[in-house]
Amino acid sequence: MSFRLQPPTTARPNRCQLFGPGSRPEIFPKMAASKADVINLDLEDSVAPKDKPAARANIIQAIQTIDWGNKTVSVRINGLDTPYWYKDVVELVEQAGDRLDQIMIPKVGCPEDLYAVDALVTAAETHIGRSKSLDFEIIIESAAGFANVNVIAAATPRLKAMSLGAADFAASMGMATTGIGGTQDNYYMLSPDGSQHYSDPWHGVTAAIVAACRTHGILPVDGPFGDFSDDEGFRAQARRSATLGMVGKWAIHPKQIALANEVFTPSDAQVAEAREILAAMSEADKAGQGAAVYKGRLIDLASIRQAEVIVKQSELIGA
Ligand SMILES: C[C@@H](C(=O)SCCNC(=O)CCNC(=O)[C@H](O)C(C)(C)COP(=O)(O)OP(=O)(O)OC[C@H]1O[C@@H](n2cnc3c(N)ncnc32)[C@H](O)[C@@H]1OP(=O)(O)O)[C@H](O)C(=O)O
Ligand SMILES: [Mg+2]
Repeated sequence: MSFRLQPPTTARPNRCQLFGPGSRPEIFPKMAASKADVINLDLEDSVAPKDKPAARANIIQAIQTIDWGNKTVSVRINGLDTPYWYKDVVELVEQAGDRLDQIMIPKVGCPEDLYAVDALVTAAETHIGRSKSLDFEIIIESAAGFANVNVIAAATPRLKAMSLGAADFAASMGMATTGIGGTQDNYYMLSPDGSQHYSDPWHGVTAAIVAACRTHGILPVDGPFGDFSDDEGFRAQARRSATLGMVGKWAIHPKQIALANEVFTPSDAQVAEAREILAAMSEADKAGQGAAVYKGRLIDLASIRQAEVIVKQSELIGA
C-alpha cells in the first residue's frame, strides 16, 4: 500500500439506480415502491425543453410528499452548457427539503464544473440555512470527462458516486455505434481459425472510472443499458462491470431493477467462499504463515482484502 492510504468508499446500498423523467409524475410512486436503492428523477435528456419548468415543479412536489423509504433520492440536473442548470440547482436546494439527498451532474468534463455547482449549492444552502449537506453524483460521458476523470474525482468532498453514460460517451468519442452499452457488432478480434470473439468497447473508460473512484472513496456505477428487452445482454454488461469493481447499474425501465440487484448482490456461495478464505487465512496466521492453500489454489494476505470486499458488500446490503 502507498503511504497515502486508499480511503473507504461511501457506505450505502447502490446496486440499482432507477431513472424516470421529471415530466412523468404518474410513475414517481411506482419508482418509490420499487426495489431500487437509488432514485434518479430526471430533468435532463428525458425531458423536452418546453417541459423543464413543469418537471422541476413535479419533482419538488414529489420529493416533499412521497414516502421514499430508505432510498437515496437524487435529481439529475441539466448540463452546465445549458440555460437550465442554475434554476435546477436553486429551486431544488431552496424548495425540495431535506429528503433530497443528492443531485446528479451530467457531462462533467473538468473539476471546475464541480467547483461552479458546489459554489452555487453552497450559497443556496447557506441562504436557506439547510443543515443537511447535499451530495453530488456525476456522469462521465465525454472525451474530456474520460481524460480528466482522476482530477474530477478529487474535485469536492460532496462527490459520492460516478457513473458511465454510455450513449453520450459514445457520441463524444465519435464511436461508430448507436448502441447504449453492451456488445457492439464491429468490436471483435479475429481468431486464427477465422472465428470472431467480441471484446468490450466500454472496458477502458470503465476501468478508468473505477480507479479514479477507488482512489478517492467514491462509488463507481455502470450507467444505462438501452435495450431493455434484452435481459441477457444487461446481465452480461452488468457482470463485466461488477467484475471490474463497479458497485451497481442504472435501470431505465423497471424490468431492469431485479437484474441489477441480482448481479450486484453477492451470492450466498460467493459470501460463503469469502468467509472460508478469511477462516483459512486466520488458521494460517495462527500457524505463523502468510500464505495457504484453499481448494488447490494460493491464498495470501491480498486474498484477505479481496474476501473482505465481498463480505463488507453483503453486510452493507443486508444480504
Ligand atoms: C442514455 C442517457 C440517459 O439519459 S438514460 C436516463 C434517462 N432516461 C430515462 O429516464 C427514461 C426512463 N424510462 C422511461 O421513461 C420509461 O421506462 C420508458 C419510456 C423507457 C418506457 O415507459 P413505458 O411506460 O412505455 O413502459 P411500460 O413497459 O409500458 O411500463 C410498464 C409499467 O412500468 C411503469 N414504468 C415505466 N417506466 C417506469 C420507471 N422509469 N419507473 C417506474 N415505473 C415505470 C409503467 O407506468 C407501467 O406501469 P403499469 O401500467 O404496469 O402500472 C445517458 O445519459 C447516457 O448518455 O448514456
Ligand atoms: Mg447522457
